[in-house]
Amino acid sequence: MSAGRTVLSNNVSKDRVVSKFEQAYHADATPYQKMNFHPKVKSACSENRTGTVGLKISKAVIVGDVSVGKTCFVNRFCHDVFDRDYKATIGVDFEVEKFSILSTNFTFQIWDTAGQERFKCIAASYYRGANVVIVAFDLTEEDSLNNVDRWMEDASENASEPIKFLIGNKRDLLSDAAYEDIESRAVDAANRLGAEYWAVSAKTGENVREFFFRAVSLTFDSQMLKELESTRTVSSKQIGNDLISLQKQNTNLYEAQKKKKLKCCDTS
Ligand SMILES: Nc1nc2c(ncn2[C@@H]2O[C@H](COP(=O)(O)OP(=O)(O)OP(=O)(O)O)[C@@H](O)[C@H]2O)c(=O)[nH]1
Ligand SMILES: [Mg+2]
Repeated sequence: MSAGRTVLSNNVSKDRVVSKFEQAYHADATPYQKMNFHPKVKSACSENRTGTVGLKISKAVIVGDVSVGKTCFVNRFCHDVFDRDYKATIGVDFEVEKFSILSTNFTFQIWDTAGQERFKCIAASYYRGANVVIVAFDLTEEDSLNNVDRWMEDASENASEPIKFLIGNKRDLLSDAAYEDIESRAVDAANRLGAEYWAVSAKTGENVREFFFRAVSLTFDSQMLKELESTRTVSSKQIGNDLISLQKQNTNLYEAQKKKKLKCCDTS
């Protein structure tokens, strides 16, 4: 967490409070059509029934070619800084952001991986169990867009039904006309990958906060729903088991009564 942030009593920074569901950047480039938190999630949060719900943690990995701006993008969000000098990520870096979503504490881990081929093995060992996969490319480098399929395939392989994003970074370097040209290709790529597309700039901060709030809202909603559903299944299973044992008890009682009666008859 950056120094100087106002921290609330629940240990969450004031600018990490999520009360509205951030919308997609491009309506035609998202598989996630929900416009709001699920009613079940909302009511569980408002009635404070989330105490038993999981660890309330989400793991995100960001992957993509060398120098597309992954580290700058993460640093813009987590520390509100931008570094013009390129410093290659060695293996993997890690950030933790604490959110308060609908008044529920939620931890978002961000694993920033290296794009350099020689670190691929180390970086790939951190993909496992990711809830969110972010594939980044450089809007000014066509090759980096051509490689997004491979990155998505590798990163999603061992993830658990992740929420997928495609991020085009360095928007500040393009005129509107030049951007429009690449946008249609980016939208096609996002739809092909089943990912939601965002154009951002780590340098100016354009859409960075909006993106992270969107990502965290989607993963929170989907994880909470899954957990609420599994708690319900467990309790209905438990009720089922209780009923069976009650029936068994009744049968045993009936058998005992029968035996008792028989004994009575025998003695008479
Ligand atoms: N103009 C501009 N430059 C950017 C932006 N984001 C990153 N850069 C520059 O791009 C270069 C690479 O940025 P990094 O964030 O280190 O790239 P990376 O994807 O983490 O690279 P690896 O760690 O090697 O995979 C740096 O010189 C940054 O200053 C941006 O939004 N706009
Ligand atoms: Mg990096």
